[in-house]
Amino acid sequence: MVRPGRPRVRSAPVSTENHHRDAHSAPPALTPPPNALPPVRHPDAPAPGELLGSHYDDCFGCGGAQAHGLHLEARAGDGVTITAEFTVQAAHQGAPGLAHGGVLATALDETLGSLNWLLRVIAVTGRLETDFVRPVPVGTVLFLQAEIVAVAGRKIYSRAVGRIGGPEGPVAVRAQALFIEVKVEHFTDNGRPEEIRAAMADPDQIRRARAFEVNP
Ligand SMILES: CCCCCCCC(=O)SCCNC(=O)CCNC(=O)[C@H](O)C(C)(C)COP(=O)(O)OP(=O)(O)OC[C@H]1O[C@@H](n2cnc3c(N)ncnc32)[C@H](O)[C@@H]1OP(=O)(O)O
Repeated sequence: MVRPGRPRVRSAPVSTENHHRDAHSAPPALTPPPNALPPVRHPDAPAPGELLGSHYDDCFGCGGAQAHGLHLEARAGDGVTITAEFTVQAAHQGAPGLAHGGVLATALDETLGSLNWLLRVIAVTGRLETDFVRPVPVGTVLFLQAEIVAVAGRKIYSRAVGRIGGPEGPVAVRAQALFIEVKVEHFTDNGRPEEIRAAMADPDQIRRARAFEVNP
């Protein structure tokens, strides 16, 4: 039945331009400029294989205090790379029994964000482009791998994939991102005062610094 007063919309032809992009080509905003440099691992970065641990207990991506958070565990890799694991819980569903795409994008964002700790640079996500390649059922472990591709001034170019069925399994999601270096004032000037005050009052110096991902 057609409801009265409800216009019937015909869909316009959709450009297929992006559909055939291969995994390693990036759209213009995510392509490092010619003056970009390879990333440099900070000498005090966690050793390859070391768990990074949560940077902030209330972080939805990695914090232990978020009951329905992702509790993502990231580990430093060689060079400027990270591996991470996240188990999809019932609270993360979009369709019955399947992970919500936004939650998967969050897992990619968190993993990519962790990379900046290896540079010891504070940075926030400016742009995140995600390809959803395969559905991810509840109960699945998503095995993530991320790397920084290049750095140009404050701009950090990175990419990540998430595999299912094992660390070498088929790719379910992938992303390309641009993180922008910021000063700690980005958080202290913009965050809600209650949480900023609580984070700044933490007597543990390392935890206080890592809440804002600042060099301790
Ligand atoms: C372990 C930690 C895990 C954490 C994982 C989670 C990470 C996150 O989700 S962070 C939260 C989400 N992100 C945010 O809230 C950021 C909100 N955005 C902002 O605050 C600002 O737009 C910000 C800081 C990104 C950029 O603003 P500003 O500092 O004024 O920089 P601006 O001068 O506009 O841009 C700097 C450069 O980046 C480029 N740029 C900025 N945003 C974008 C974008 N979205 N796309 C492409 N390029 C961009 C600009 O073109 C500019 O390039 P150039 O230097 O070549 O001219």
